[in-house]
Amino acid sequence: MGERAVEARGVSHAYVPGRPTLCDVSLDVSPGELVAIVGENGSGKTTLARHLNALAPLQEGALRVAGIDAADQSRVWELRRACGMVFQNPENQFVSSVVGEDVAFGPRNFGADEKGARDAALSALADVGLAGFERRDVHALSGGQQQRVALAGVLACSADVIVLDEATSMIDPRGRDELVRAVTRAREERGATVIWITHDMELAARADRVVVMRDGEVAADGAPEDVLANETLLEGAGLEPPLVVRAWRELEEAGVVVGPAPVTVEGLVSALCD
Ligand SMILES: Nc1ncnc2c1ncn2[C@@H]1O[C@H](COP(=O)(O)OP(=O)(O)OP(=O)(O)O)[C@@H](O)[C@H]1O
Repeated sequence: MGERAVEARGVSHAYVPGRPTLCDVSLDVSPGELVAIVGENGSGKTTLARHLNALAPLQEGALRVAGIDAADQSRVWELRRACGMVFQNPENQFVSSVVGEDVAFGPRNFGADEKGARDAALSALADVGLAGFERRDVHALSGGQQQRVALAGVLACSADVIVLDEATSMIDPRGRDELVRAVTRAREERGATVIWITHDMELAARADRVVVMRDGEVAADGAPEDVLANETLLEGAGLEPPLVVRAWRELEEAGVVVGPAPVTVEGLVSALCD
């Protein structure tokens, strides 16, 4: 994919006329990038995500995802294959109550034969740490396991762009690590682009870029070290900096450290030890 994975220009949207939920959003994401989108409740993150695979119709502006014009009705299914979503409540996403069937649905729907769809499903389930779960009832799984099944469904379709919307909200630390690993593998092995909508600032700190949404607008878009160490910006958007930044400020006040705040534990260790 030579062109940008996501190219949004002046996207605006209102569920209720006169009450905009997205205002003039412009965003570029390069193939293979991991972009975290943060913002307080109601800032428009999910609405933006829903535009990326045409779940929300484009009202104003221009949007291309994986080279496909999101306004082109004739390419909606192509777009949904290219851009897969994992939502906060994946239960609503499942088409079959049997895990393996659900994960195989996408590839089968997009033209794979029985064996191809089954192999893709088994491989994707292994990728998310759910090997052996293919006969399980999806509704009998925990919320975190369900999110991983939903991710497997996206991986099985070889989506170019993976959008996770609060997908770690119901996951325990081990499940979260498995999700992060599966997403990392998809990036490394297939060059997948990942857009991760999250309230987890520690997760955002590990992204290539962080986009801050505020009242439907992009309030900031930059490297994690620039965005997440800017307390004024974050406070204005109703957010708190990562714990590492808060710890750094305390150390700064105590005269122990000077210089720009690191945003990850690894950054903190190297700032203290190097
Ligand atoms: N289907 C809908 N009809 C009307 N208003 C909606 C609808 N969906 C969302 N909204 C409103 O649009 C605004 C943005 O919502 P959105 O879900 O995009 O925010 P968000 O940043 O994802 O929030 P959260 O962090 O709570 O998931 C909110 O004010 C919300 O109430």
